[in-house]
Amino acid sequence: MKTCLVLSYTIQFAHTHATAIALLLAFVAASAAAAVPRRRTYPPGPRGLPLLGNTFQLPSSKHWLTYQKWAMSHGGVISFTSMGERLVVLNTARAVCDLFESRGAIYADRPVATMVGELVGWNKGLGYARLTPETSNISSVNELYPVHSHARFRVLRRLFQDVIGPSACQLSDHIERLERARDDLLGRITEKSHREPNGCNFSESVRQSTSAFILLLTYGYKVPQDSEDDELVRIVEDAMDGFSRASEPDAFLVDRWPILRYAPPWLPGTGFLREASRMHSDREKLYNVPIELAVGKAIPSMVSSLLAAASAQTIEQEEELIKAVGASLYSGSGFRYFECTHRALQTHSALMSFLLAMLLYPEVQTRAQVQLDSVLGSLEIARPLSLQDREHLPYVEALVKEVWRWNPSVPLGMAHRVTQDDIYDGMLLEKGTTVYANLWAILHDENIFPDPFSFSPERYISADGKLKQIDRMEDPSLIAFGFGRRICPGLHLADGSLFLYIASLLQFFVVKKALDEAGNELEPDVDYEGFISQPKPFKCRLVPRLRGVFAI
Ligand code: HEM
Repeated sequence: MKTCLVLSYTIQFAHTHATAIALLLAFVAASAAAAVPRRRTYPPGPRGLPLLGNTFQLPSSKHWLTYQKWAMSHGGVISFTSMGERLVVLNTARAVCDLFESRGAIYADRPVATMVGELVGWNKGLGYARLTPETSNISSVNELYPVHSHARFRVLRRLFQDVIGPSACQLSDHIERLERARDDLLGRITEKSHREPNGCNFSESVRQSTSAFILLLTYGYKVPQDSEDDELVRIVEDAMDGFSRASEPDAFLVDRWPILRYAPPWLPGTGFLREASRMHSDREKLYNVPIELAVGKAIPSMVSSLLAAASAQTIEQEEELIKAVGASLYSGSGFRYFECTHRALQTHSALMSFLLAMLLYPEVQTRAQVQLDSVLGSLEIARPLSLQDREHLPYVEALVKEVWRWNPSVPLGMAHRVTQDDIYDGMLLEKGTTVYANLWAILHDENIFPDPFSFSPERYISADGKLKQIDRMEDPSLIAFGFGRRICPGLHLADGSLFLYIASLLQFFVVKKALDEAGNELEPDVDYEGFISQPKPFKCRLVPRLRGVFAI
């Protein structure tokens, strides 16, 4: 309408007939162009098959390597289709910052996860929390927090911030718990080394220790020696088993065709409904039972401090949220006390990568130990390390950054969902599209990290031995935890604990290759597996640097 008015106005005032005709033709051409639906310019990607798209070009594991290869031919932002669904992968720090950080609101949602989120009920917690538009003005804790609401998401993030945000991680209670967890790890490792002096796989000791720490942190609960029969460990294990199994990509058809959730249970092929109901009740148990254990406990915990801060009028609503935060701490950190085939743990994976790196780069280990001894004293008179020493140990700090970079535990982050059509560099990211940040590709970008496959803490150290000033897009101890509004809320906890574990292990042990029966050193297998990427099982020795001293 507006265009027509402008046109008639222009014709009236055109000086010549010819000009009017030219303008008319231009208008007709422009209208015709507008009438033809414009081709949508999705981000580029590999050419797929008609109807099937790229489904059969996708690898069965280590997807991040394939995405990085495609990005080399098509550019940093790529798209492709899998089983009819369009996916977008961001392979550069610039693109992830531009979208997840600068346009955060559009990228803060998670895709629907029918099995794990809707049926098993993990969407009550943080990781799978959806963000549909707010329907009511929920602004105070006097209101209920429906599962699908911005308000619930915001409150959960705030509670996480209260218990494991940067300030909470500086508190003496928190540091004490971390140091206790460190001592527990060193104790388990010492014991295992005594039993198998020629070398062993330390994965179990690391897994149990890091998981026991999460129980201590959340409920103030100390795992007893005989953990096999422990009721709480069992409850958490069962719930986490369901969580891991239900979140496996493509394990359940209902994730592909959500309509199946309404199928009658007698229909063949609907066994997943029974599975979902069992997992649901395991999750409910995890929500309800441990909170009762934490109440009135002498050891302060995350749950007890949140309960103490809740006001009497709102305790019912807040208790529900506190249960969700407790359970999300497990799912987020990946609690697994017993052997698990479904899923690895992030901190566990980072520690195993560290041990592997020390086997392959002994000179890095020696340099870190020289710095530790110079700050803490030589071993005969050394004191145990504390987190306050961190700022005096730039090389160890750089080593931790390199562990985050070399084998990031969550190489593709978690899926984000676009909440409205968005144009980026002329490319359309359509509402509803699932977007991943390829953190692995960013951390192996040779323009930022030259020679990216070498393990080299030196890349963060300046000529005077201090840490270089680096910005957010070059800092693996930030990049490895994702970007934007869904950035990992466990970042400060994970980074602090990894520092303490690594520095303390180096203070008291030398990591050496395992020996065969003839006393020859065995080369470790250097490979990774899993969506939470961890090194394939390998053996090593942790040899005390001075007899007796490591028993702190
Ligand atoms: C090695 C350690 C860890 C790494 C590398 C890691 C990494 C990540 C990444 C990449 C994400 C996805 C961010 C995104 O969507 O863009 C994430 C989410 C999350 N992480 Fe971690 N994480 C670690 C440890 C932890 C710990 C110790 C906790 C809790 C105690 C935790 C709790 C969570 C939660 C709750 C989310 C979901 C946040 C949300 O959806 O808003 N993580 N983490």
